[in-house]
Amino acid sequence: MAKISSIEGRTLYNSRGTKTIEVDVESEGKFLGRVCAPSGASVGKYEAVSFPNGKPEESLKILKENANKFIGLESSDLKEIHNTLKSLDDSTNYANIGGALAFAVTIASMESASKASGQELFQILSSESSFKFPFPIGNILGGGAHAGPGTPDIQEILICATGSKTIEDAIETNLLVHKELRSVLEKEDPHFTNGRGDEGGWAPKLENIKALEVSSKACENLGFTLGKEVSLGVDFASSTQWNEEKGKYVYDRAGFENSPGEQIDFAAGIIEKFKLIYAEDAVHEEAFEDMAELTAKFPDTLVTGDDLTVTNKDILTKAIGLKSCNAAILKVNQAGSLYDAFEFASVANQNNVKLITSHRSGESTDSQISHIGLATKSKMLKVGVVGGERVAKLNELLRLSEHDLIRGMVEI
Ligand SMILES: O=C(O)[C@@H](CO)OP(=O)(O)O
Ligand SMILES: [Mg+2]
Repeated sequence: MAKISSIEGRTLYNSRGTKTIEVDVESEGKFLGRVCAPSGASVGKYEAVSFPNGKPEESLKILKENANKFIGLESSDLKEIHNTLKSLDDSTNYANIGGALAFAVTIASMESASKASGQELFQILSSESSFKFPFPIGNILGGGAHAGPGTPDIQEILICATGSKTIEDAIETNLLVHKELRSVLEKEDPHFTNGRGDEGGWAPKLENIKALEVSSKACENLGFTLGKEVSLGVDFASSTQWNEEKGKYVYDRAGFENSPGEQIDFAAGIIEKFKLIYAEDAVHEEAFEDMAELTAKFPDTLVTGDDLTVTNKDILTKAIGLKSCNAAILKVNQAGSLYDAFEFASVANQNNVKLITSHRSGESTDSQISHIGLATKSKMLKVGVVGGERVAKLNELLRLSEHDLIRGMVEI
């Protein structure tokens, strides 16, 4: 057991060059936990607010003024640290102190506690004594809010080496497909500049279906069969297309509009044609019944809520009641504190909703989410394929593969 001896923060930048905060929590004057808060570009309506009035400095001011409330607490006592944060913020969405502060303080405290105890972070986040690796899933092609004009409207085409037996092979296979896709794109378009989106996926000027076709071509060129060695996933991020006034999904770049019914057919067509293992936010964030249709239709695909469920246990409970999804994204900063995110994870795990622990498009080079994915028994870890801030999470998994307590891959 170690007590928090100091807590302080600073502003710095995420991978998109946007200002964010980093928090240092020290226990016993020497065990440092250091965490930088990420941020999203496609943000769910019901996510925690990142910073009060959008200002990282305001979160830091609050931390400075209240640092003494944390000093002396056990750094491993997640609940007490969470309660202390909540005592500073009576809103439901961290509007007063900022979800980024709750994120950074709780995870940094646990990291400090893990160092004090001489254990890995994933161990002190879980009461289990054996662990399996989640499958890494990552962006090979980007569009939507993560890439520029002319790219697909859908936000992410993802690769997951579902046939891999080891974490090393799973990571390497994803990298191979990412690389091969570059060659396919260069052949397809001699003017392709090798530009990439926010999460490291290639950002070519292609419409949605063509983008999926070239992605599956890359897999085939490597001798892989979709649904066997590798599988594709899509984050439709459909709230980006949803136009409330029109009551339609507007695909600006491809130049068409879908009614809610047409959107279900559009997504179903893609899931079938490309044998998707993973389909995220195929309809907008409030279309719980439409998601339920897809969930009923595709029991073998992870029909996943992200903007739909926003790592909020009450919203997840609603989604479970309506059978809206069989999988859900866990992004700690959508919830706010790590304690909130773990409450969400236990509702998911108790109700057979498969968890996918995920990065944000604006990331840091931290790698604690690799541990959080293990501790929450996530089926997948959505952290990208390339880019320093993405590879940091994958490299942490490779380091962890040396650990005795982690054996093999989860069953999806
Ligand atoms: O929509 C998403 O799933 C995420 C991460 O891929 O993007 P953002 O962080 O921009 O919300
Ligand atoms: Mg998403």
